[in-house]
Amino acid sequence: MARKIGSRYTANQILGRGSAGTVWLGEGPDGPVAIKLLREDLACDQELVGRFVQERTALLGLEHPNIVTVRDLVVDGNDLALVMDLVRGTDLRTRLERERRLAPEAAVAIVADVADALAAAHAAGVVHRDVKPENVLLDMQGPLGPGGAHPALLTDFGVAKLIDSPRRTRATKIIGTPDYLAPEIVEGLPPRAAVDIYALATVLYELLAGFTPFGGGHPGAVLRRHVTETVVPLPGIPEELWQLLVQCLAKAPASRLRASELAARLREQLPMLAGMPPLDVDEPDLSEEAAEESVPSAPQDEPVRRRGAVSLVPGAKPDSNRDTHTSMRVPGPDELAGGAHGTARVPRAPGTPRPGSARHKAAVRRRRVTLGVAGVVVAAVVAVGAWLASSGGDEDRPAPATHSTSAP
Ligand SMILES: Nc1ncnc2c1ncn2[C@@H]1O[C@H](COP(=O)(O)OP(=O)(O)OP(=O)(O)O)[C@@H](O)[C@H]1O
Repeated sequence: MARKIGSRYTANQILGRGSAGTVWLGEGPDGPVAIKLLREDLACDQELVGRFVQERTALLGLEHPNIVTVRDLVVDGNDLALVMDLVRGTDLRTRLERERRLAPEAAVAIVADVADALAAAHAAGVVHRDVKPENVLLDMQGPLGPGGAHPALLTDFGVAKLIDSPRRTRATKIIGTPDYLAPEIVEGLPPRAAVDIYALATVLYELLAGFTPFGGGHPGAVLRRHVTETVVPLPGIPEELWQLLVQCLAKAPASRLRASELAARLREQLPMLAGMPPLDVDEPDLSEEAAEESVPSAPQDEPVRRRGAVSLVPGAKPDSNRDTHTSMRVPGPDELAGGAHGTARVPRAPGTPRPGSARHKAAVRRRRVTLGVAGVVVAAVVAVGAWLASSGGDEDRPAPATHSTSAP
């Protein structure tokens, strides 16, 4: 099972898989490492290998306690690998799937760590471009912070940029994960630091709510919502925290906070969030129309998925079962203008069942029975009224129509 990577590293055991490759637990001259071995078709791409080498200095230069440091880049035959610090723990997606929603204190502490990581990267001129829970690792061996949160480290720096070569994506294509894409990317502008802030605010919303503000349904619909819809408030969220989220989810990149300011403002709020339970927000209604809605020219062969995503690179099949990236055409202005009705998901009131669920079907059946009984009562009242009117002898008044409303 073990395999040599270059002359200095051995990959021993698979830790996980993503759309760009497989991450291995490995051994290097200085001890254990994580080795991200890029997919063979990427490794065979000469242009990508060139960029890989070009990006070397920027990638290797990023050192910060909240960044998973890239120690080495290996180009060896058909192998293209990033050698990283090994983080013993889990990723934030796994934690979120397990807990569904995080207590605000823990969520804010984790996001503040990631904001610190972004502040360091942005200061070095590096934009991450793919901030999402999958790329935040929680170091279970690190000290416990506010809300019992372990230190959070941002990983996968530069990978989106490496793969986003002009030939692979062309000027009109978008690379990224639909739920976290800033509106200016959807509109075809070059990604600057503010796209990371938007993505991180989306992650914070997701940690608090259990769902992203504009996700759900076809990737085309998700992209359009980023541009046209406003974020729906979360019930019970402290006002100051909400204002921070709204500011960082602003459509105009210049209105968003910078990473260092975001980290500081989040940390200021930690004391007042101490002990607060997770927000009581239920999964939002996602009508079938919204789920089926699509930007008209989006690729027809892409299936509609709960978390809109296709592979990072056209033709690639991620071997992880998580949906991650999309690569699709930048929608035109007409498509972005969208229909008359918004599709942003409104959080359901706590206790309201999700459409299609067993609870929802039972509620529909109960409503039908209630309506049926009500229909019979209405019919009886109308009939009695008609009888009274006709027997009342008022000759000038037309006899009331006697129709009954029956339940469906
Ligand atoms: N430095 C690391 N130390 C320990 N585990 C890691 C490290 N980097 C990645 N992993 C684990 O390897 C798995 C795959 O990571 P990878 O970055 O390839 O995929 P991803 O981010 O989930 O998806 P994608 O590449 O499609 O964005 C993840 O589950 C992650 O927890």
